Amino acid sequence: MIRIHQLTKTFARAGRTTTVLDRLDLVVERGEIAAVVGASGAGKSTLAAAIALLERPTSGSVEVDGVDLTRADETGLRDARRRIGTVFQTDGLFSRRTAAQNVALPLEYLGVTKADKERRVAELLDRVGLGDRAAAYPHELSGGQRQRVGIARALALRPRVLLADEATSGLDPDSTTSILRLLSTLRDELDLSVLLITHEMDVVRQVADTVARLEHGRFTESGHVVDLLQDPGSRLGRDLQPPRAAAAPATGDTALELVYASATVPGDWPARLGAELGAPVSLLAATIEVVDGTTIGRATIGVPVAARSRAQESLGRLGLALASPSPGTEAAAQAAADEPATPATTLEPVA
Ligand SMILES: Nc1ncnc2c1ncn2[C@@H]1O[C@H](COP(=O)(O)OP(=O)(O)OP(=O)(O)O)[C@@H](O)[C@H]1O
Repeated sequence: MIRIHQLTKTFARAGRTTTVLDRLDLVVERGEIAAVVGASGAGKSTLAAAIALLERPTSGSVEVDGVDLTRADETGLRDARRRIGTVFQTDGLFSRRTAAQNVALPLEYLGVTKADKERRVAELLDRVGLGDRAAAYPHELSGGQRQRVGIARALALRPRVLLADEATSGLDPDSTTSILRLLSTLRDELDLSVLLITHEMDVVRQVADTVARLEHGRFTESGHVVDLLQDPGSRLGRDLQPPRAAAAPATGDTALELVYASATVPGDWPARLGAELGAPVSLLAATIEVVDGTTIGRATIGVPVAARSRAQESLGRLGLALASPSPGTEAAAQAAADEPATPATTLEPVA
């Protein structure tokens, strides 16, 4: 388990102190994949560096299985670092070393015997699916394969925590999916705590159990990914969804943005909603997918303006809820145009 407690990092520049990480608290349980998301400049790299003990925090602690790594002195730092395996965006492999030699590097620092080293390297490369590429040099491997070598190297010293900082940025979608599957398998097999630092919301939906949003050095929203996706009032839940442009509602219709607020939304809900309202319901946009075994969805529908006030109750019965429309979407513009006295963002979610 990794526990970050009141982690703070300030930088002094030109006589001014800037607080980049501001009293952050985060717990990643064993066997959990947690993600930290944030816009550029939010402090993600600084957080990764503080957790990987590459930067000393100004205050606060980073504990792995109850041991505060930030209290290690210079000599204890190498031992402390062993508890956290790190994978960064740039794979950081040595170009003149083969995959096997790269994975062996941390073991060489540790001075393990040649036989033990060879056995462990073979086992690690097998684990990441590269048992047959041990002799390949980095330039002979794809980006995804190089990241796999990086992951194998990160696991060499049997860390309890794996920190992946933008580890899939720059990879194509297939390689990203396969790296995420690998991380998920490693989490299961090795009971690791995995912390993903990323700006890719797809990555979070695909693999993370929990997510926290870092903004200006503070965590502003956090929770279980599925809970956030089902929460019609959650800004992070909305941002985790793929962006989609809705078709314009027909004349006389109003656009409503809906969230699957429960796991039991019937597949034929548009027809059922239409029957309940006694009015046609047109689907203007929808994304429906399964996240962690739960069907998650967001949709924009068009209903006659006269049916709008009746819709909320029917939606609730179907396990759906009205969401705050994303600013700038056609749905938002339409909703604002329909009801100028009631800003769309104040729509009450159905309990
Ligand atoms: N060594 C430093 N000295 C002064 N300021 C720094 C230092 N390192 C980072 N910062 C500042 O801290 C803030 C957060 O930077 P950081 O690189 O952690 O953000 P980020 O979320 O990783 O952004 P990106 O996604 O663009 O990499 C920025 O305003 C940056 O200028």
